[in-house]
Amino acid sequence: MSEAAQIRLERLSVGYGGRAVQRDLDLEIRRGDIFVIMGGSGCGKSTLMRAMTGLLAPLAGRILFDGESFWEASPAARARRIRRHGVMYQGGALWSSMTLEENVALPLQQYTDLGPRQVRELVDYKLALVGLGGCGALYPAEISGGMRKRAGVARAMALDPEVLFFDEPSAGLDPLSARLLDELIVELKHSLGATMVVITHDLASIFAIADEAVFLDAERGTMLTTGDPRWLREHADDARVRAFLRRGAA
Ligand SMILES: Nc1ncnc2c1ncn2[C@@H]1O[C@H](COP(=O)(O)OP(=O)(O)OP(=O)(O)O)[C@@H](O)[C@H]1O
Repeated sequence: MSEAAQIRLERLSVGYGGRAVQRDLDLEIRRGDIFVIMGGSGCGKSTLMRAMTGLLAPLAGRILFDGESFWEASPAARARRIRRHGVMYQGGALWSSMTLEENVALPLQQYTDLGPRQVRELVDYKLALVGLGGCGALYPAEISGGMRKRAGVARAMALDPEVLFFDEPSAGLDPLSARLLDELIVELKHSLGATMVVITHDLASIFAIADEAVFLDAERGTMLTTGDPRWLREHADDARVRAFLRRGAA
């Protein structure tokens, strides 16, 4: 594993009931990078993310975080590792019966010994970081989809994660809100230094945020290439990757 890599997939196969959706995935994700998992509908992006976040055991191969095998570790060690990660699910996945403040406080109350005042201060700080300062008392139903996603990001960041996973962050957002969320993701990369793994097939997002990306192909059931998507758009060996990255272009 090279020095700068924080995450590594080795001959990884993921799928359901013994049937692989994606196989033979080999790649490295550098510390502090925004790494995008891209590919058409149904190619297995979410399935790969489930394996990386601890929800679905791989069929074969390994996922290494800082050189440690995630799925070969004991369940207790895996749970400790999961606590060092944050996940923003589609739609933000907030509890609708709780205010934004209560939603963001939840992981802090669950996993730390901080007192109510410290929790409150951290929650205010995280909400301010995502541009929702002063909105803590609102309920998810009272805010826009873009704001809900931002609150989801604040909650995912509550425990100062080393790795942040985003599942289709721009899904369901109007283009302006989607671009604002992209900007937030890039800002957080610079301010937090966290490594970010983002699933998206939104081209504008891919070009705005990705340092590096992998293209998963549904037909072949494996990755076709990795690299900087701007470079891949022009130079990828595989025509499918170039076509995917040039969709809609004249
Ligand atoms: N729980 C499951 N059990 C069995 N098959 C599943 C399950 N979830 C997804 N699949 C199948 O696995 C394949 C990959 O699905 P996945 O959701 O990972 O793709 P995706 O790239 O994230 O798609 P999209 O961009 O449409 O969200 C699909 O053929 C899907 O039908």
